[in-house]
Parts: sequence; structure tokens; C-alpha cells
Amino acid sequence: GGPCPELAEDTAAKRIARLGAEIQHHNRLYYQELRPEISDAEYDRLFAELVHLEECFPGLASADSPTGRVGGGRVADDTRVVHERPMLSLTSGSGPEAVEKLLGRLEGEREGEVALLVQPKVDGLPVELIYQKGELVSAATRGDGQAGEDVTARAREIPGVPLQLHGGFPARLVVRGEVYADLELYRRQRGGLAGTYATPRHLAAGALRAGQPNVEGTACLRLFTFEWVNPVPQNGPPESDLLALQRLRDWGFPVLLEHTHRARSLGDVRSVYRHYLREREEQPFAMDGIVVKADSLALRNRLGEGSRAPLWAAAWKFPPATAVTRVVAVEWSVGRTGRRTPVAIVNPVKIGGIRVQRVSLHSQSEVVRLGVAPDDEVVVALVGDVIPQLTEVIGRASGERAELEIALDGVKPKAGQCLRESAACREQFVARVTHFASREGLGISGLGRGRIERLVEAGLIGGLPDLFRLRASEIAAVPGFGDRSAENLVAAIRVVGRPPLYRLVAALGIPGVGQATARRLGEHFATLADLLAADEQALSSIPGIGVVTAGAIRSFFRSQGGVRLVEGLRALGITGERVGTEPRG
Ligand SMILES: NC(=O)c1ccc[n+]([C@@H]2O[C@H](COP(=O)([O-])OP(=O)(O)OC[C@H]3O[C@@H](n4cnc5c(N)ncnc54)[C@H](O)[C@@H]3O)[C@@H](O)[C@H]2O)c1
Ligand SMILES: [Zn+2]
Repeated sequence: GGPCPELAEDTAAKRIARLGAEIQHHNRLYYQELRPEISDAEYDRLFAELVHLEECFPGLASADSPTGRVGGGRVADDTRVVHERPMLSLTSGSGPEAVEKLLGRLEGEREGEVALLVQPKVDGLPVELIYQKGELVSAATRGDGQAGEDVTARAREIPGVPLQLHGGFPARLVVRGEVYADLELYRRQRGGLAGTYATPRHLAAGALRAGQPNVEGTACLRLFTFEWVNPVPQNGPPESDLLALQRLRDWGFPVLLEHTHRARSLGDVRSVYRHYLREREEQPFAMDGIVVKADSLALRNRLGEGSRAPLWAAAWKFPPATAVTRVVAVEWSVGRTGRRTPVAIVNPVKIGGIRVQRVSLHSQSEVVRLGVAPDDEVVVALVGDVIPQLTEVIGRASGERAELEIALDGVKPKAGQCLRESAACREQFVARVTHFASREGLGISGLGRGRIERLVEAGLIGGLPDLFRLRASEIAAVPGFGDRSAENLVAAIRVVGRPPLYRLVAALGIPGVGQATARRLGEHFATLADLLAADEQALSSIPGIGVVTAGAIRSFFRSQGGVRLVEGLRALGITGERVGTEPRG
């Protein structure tokens, strides 16, 4: 909306290209890596700006613009499931504007009253389930919208997902819904899974996409069934979505009709919105707004779908949880690869039930863009509901801003650096151990950053291999642990046992080597020794591994720290060799 900016063609083209690239960057972080850097509201602003510019300069929109597609990336061939019909996103607004436009379209199509359905916008992971003769035969994530990832095995573990339908169901049935983490179970689990999952959405994604049985995680998941994709005429086709949902419920699907509201006007929609905004915390699922849809299926067919979103639905998003506070200092925090990230230390505030004191500033350029300095009054929002992010400076402190200049003098990460504890390495070493133990690494449950910090401070972990030498009696003596938790931790480490090569490699935290690369290496090499013997050329000849990554791998294992680490692991019998069945995690 709004007037078009007065820009020269080439300036507009540059801006469109830059916004597109930026959005794609954030899509990757959000969908693939599950670690967004900016709040949803900020993302939505970038997206809206791009939509607006493309409307103003229609000739400049590129064919692969993120505004024309669903954000998730292409799924690997071996797990791809092509969707019945594209699984789309929703047109949304931070105010009622998208809903108003929807109402305008509906009124234009039909004389008289419009029938709407309003549901919570459940914040989980969409899935498509296929039933043949009443039996669940396939479950897939949304992926790039055309094809998703096969998650049938995990979907079967989710309580409430029917494995076998009953009643007069059609021979072939395709339904969609949102897999979400039940909030009560999630909160209870957080102790056990020890913050491995930053948000309920992370838990849903992690558990659903796990390659191995994951009973602990999937037990927390539920399905919010919201669409019958192929409503076939059987005893007469359903005329409305509401009737379709009722049938799905009769056949055994979890359909929350108490969360399916009828509405006829913007006023009705508004009151449902207010209701959920007020009682958001009371719901069993995380939600980030409401979804409004035309109830009539005939009308839906007539309106059709765009390349990114259906024209018969719209979402109205909740504002992000924010608070205003004051910056005390801007500091550097050191990550596992030695990468330094600026953080703002702020006067403690509570946002969405979380006490916030440290706020990531993401990058140097972000510090410059915000121009943030000590004593500034700032707005802090929660990204993905948990990660505090500084979104705006609303009051600037007068005086010196020199501190920033010094702080911006960042340090380049070095391969194999800080693989052992030392005074200068404390923070980076803790970050390394945290990654090593995390879900992206070995998946040691119950071992998060806070506990690792205490174990390091107590002198029990001086290098990564020390984890495998921890004894319950030693751990129990560390403040914050008891006999029970010490024994549980030792048991959790024992479960990890001798991890397969790909997990080990992913856990080491080699710059540029994430889970996908680690998997490729794990498929290619039988043992850690084989991997060590490969030179850069051999490494970069593996499909999907480029020269930069190959170089990073070589310099990691050639570094003093890397060599020592491999020796230490080998002394424990940890060689990456495949031994019997793979441990679960
Ligand atoms: N912070 C970031 O960096 C970042 C990056 C990418 C995306 N995002 C967020 O994700 C959004 C885009 O994601 P998206 O494409 O998944 O769209 P979306 O989550 O805004 O909405 C579409 C989805 O809503 C789900 N949904 C939930 N309840 C529903 C219901 N009752 N009926 C129908 N559908 C329902 C469906 O799965 C559908 O796919 C952005 O607007 C932004 O908020 C954030
Ligand atoms: Zn970034």
C-alpha cells in the first residue's frame, strides 16, 4: 500500500535485488537452519517493502522473487514427496489489512453475505497426510511448496494422528494440518530436553524431521487439522469448509471445532482476534495470529490461488512481544568458531515471560545501522518468541560514542582455535562444548550452556574428550547438580556412546560444516582416520562440498588443536567407525 517511491529505475532495481537477497538469506536461516536473526515483524516489513516495490515497478520483479514462492528450500531427492497441490503460505498483515482485502474480494464475487471461518494461526510445521483405504501412507512437510520432506515415520508417532480411519471415509484422502508442540508438555519437557529446543516451533520441527525414532520429542506433538485437500463427492460433496472439517473429525482426525469460529464481517473477525490476543497464553499451542478463510468451497475454487498464497484466505498477525529498556553496555560475545557477535547488555526487563538482559546485535553492520550506544533507550522484541533482539533506538544518549569504534574492531576466527579451555578461551570453549553436546552435535540431552559453564568452571571439562570421562560423583559435587541429575547426565553421555562419523564431524564445529556437509562426509568416509587422510582435492571432489569448505576441514584437522582433539578422541575409542546400530538422539 501507500504511494510509490520516486526512484530511478536502476536504483529501484538495485533495491529490489537487495531486498530479495536479504529475504532469501533470512528464509534459509528460518526454515533450514531454524535460527532466525531478525524478528518475524522485521521480516514481514522487508517482505512488505519488496511486495510494494514490485507493484510499483512491475517490470523489475524477478521471476524467482521470494514474493512469488513459498520460503522453504528445495528438499533433497531421496526424501522428496511431491504434493497433491502446492502447499502455500498465507497473505498476512500486522494489522487487519490483508483480511480487509480478502473481504473485498469475497464481496466482489458474491452478492450478499459472506461466510467466513476464523481459526488460530497455529505456529508449528505444516504437514500433508495421505490416507489410502483409511490407512496413513504418507506424511510430508511443506518444503518449497511443490514437494516436501518425507516424515511419515515420525508422524506415526504423534499422539492423535490417526493411523487408521473409521466410518465412511473416501478411498483416497489428503489432509493438511499444523504439527505443533503442546505447550504444557513443552514447558514440562524443557527441563528434560534442557532447552535443546529454543521454541515450541523448534521442538516441532526438530522432532518431526528427526531421522530416527524420537519418542521423547514426538510425544509432545499434536496435530491441528485444518484442511481437506481433495474433498470428493461421497454422499454428496461438502459445501463448506466447516462441513469438511466435521467429516474429518468423524473419521478420526483431531479437529478443534471449538477453535473454528464463524464470522460474517470484519467486526466479527476483529472480536475473534481480540479474544485470542487476550487469551493467547491460555491456548495449548503457540499461535502468531488468526487465519480467516472463505467457508464456501465453491467460492474458494472461483477465487483460486496465487503462486505464493491462496486468494481465499488471509492472516492477521499478532504484534511481537516487545519492551522498552536502556542499554548498559555494548560487548562482544564469542561463538564456537571464534566468531564475535556484538551484544547489548540492557537493564533487565521481562518480555513475554522471559527475563532479558543480553540482547544480540547480530553483526557489526547491525550495530552501525541501529547506531546503538550505552545509555540509549531501545525497543527489544522476541524473535521466534524467545530470542531477544534490539529492533529500534528510540532515545539517544548524548555524548561519547567512541566505545563503538573500538568494539567494531572484530577478530577473525582461526581454525581449531580454543578447542581446550584456557583463561583467554573460556567463552569460545564453552560455546564449542555447547555445540558439541547440542542437537546439531551429539545430542546429549540435559546438557545445555548453563550446565556446561559450571562444569568448565569446576575444572571438569578442559577439552571435548573430557565429556566422556565425567563421573557422576564429580558432577554431583558441582553447584547446581545433585546425585540424580549427575547420574542422568552420565547416562545421557553413555547413550551417545561412540557416535557415527557424521555426528562427530557435525559436533566438532568446523566453520562451514553443518549437518548436511557432515552427512556427506559420513557417507563418503568410513572412519575419522579416512577423513583425515583425504586432501583438499579429494574433499572438494565430493558432491556438495566446495573448495572453501574443503579448505576449512583441512585446516581444522591440521591445526594443533585439531590434531590433539583427534588423538584424545581416538584414545577413548571414538573413531567414527560404524558400530552396530546407531545411537538414538
Ligand atoms: N524471522 C525470520 O527471519 C523469518 C524468515 C522467514 C519467515 N518468517 C516468518 O514466517 C512467515 C512466513 O512463513 P510461512 O510461509 O510459513 O507463512 P505463515 O506461517 O505466515 O502462514 C502460512 C502457514 O500458516 C499455517 N497455518 C497455521 N494455522 C493455520 C490455520 N488454522 N489454517 C491454515 N493455515 C494455518 C499453515 O501451515 C500455512 O502454511 C513470515 O511472515 C514470518 O513471520 C520469519
Ligand atoms: Zn544476517
